[in-house]
Amino acid sequence: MSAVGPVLGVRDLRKDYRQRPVLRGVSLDLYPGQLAGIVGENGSGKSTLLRILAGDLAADSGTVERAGLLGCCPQETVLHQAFTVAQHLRFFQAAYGLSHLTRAFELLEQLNLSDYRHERVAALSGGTRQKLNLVLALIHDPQVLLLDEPYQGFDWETYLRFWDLAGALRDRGCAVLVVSHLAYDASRLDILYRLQAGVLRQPEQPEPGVVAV
Ligand SMILES: Nc1ncnc2c1ncn2[C@@H]1O[C@H](COP(=O)(O)OP(=O)(O)OP(=O)(O)O)[C@@H](O)[C@H]1O
Repeated sequence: MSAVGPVLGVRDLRKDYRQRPVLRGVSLDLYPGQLAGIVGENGSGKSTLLRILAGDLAADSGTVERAGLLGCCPQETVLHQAFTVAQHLRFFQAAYGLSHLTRAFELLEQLNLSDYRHERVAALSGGTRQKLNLVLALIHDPQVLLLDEPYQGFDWETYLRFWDLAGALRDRGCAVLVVSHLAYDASRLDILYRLQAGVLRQPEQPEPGVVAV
């Protein structure tokens, strides 16, 4: 696959909720410059897996090894209604210890968000909030990026922009993992997994085109 080692190495993750198994032995390697997807039905455990990978939730057993800066776009937006887009950027700039917001402004442009800089989140549409949620996961230029349903609420043009951005991040050497219950255009991905019955399965021969879940 790659001469470089994985930036995310996951071995035999298991997680039960009240004795009900959700993850039954998930293993995965993610490499720099790899764009990977995980699809699975509602309730199959995708968010549980992503939260464990992000260090937000403890697994019952198994290991997660990560190298490099992490960026994470959770399913629930991490926004405050009363703050503007620009205030969110400054808040995350301080949290990440960034000296400037050049990359953030570049991302706003790419997602057509620049005109909303001085709008409060309360006044933004759902899709626009999701764009901001995505930008906040990216402004510190992470090496590993975990995206949970990142394009929910996006219109078609923004959906396409999202995939352009994901491809550009891959080309910068970022390892990108996109999780969704929706069908994927599998041809955009380097690798596609299906989370089913608590384990990741790799389709034997990924077909180009849309893969239905
Ligand atoms: N805190 C919790 N306590 C108990 N059960 C939980 C908890 N969180 C999730 N579950 C259950 O674990 C299973 C997996 O949930 P999870 O949110 O990981 O699935 P998902 O694949 O992300 O679903 P969706 O596509 O609907 O977002 C579901 O049956 C859910 O009800």
